Amino acid sequence: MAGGKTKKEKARPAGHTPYQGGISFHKSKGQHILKNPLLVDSIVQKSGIKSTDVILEIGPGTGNLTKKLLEVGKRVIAVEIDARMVLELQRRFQGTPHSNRLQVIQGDVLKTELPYFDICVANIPYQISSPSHSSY
Ligand SMILES: C[S@@+](CC[C@H](N)C(=O)[O-])C[C@H]1O[C@@H](n2cnc3c(N)ncnc32)[C@H](O)[C@@H]1O
Repeated sequence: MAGGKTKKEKARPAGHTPYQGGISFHKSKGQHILKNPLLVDSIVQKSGIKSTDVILEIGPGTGNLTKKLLEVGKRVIAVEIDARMVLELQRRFQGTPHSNRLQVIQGDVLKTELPYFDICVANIPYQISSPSHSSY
């Protein structure tokens, strides 16, 4: 079935392939990436971010929301606990026009000294509690 969609594939606007970076996600640890670009747009729109805002993003994952935040805000500080995601984020944005406005911090947001920010955005269903017992 050349070029056809399988039953499991969902329709997506052209040019909007979610970035997964070949990483396997620990769903038991709340790692679900935003795949729907309309949902990403809606979150960003409802958050009321201004072009002058420094944004703190908690748990950027592979950066699907980060990309949009960089488009609308002044700077993004992304705090991510999983080293694999941090590496993927750095790979993804390195050499892009956004790279000098993105600061990636690896660590547990609850234990990290945070720089100044204007607004905080997070897509973390339940894993925000300090996962000292987990294998991050
Ligand atoms: C639901 S995923 C969201 C990924 C991305 N924001 C998106 O919407 O596609 C949650 C992310 O938060 C990270 N995370 C979980 N607990 C955290 C913590 N305490 N501090 C920082 N990051 C955390 C996970 O590793 C994961 O990448």
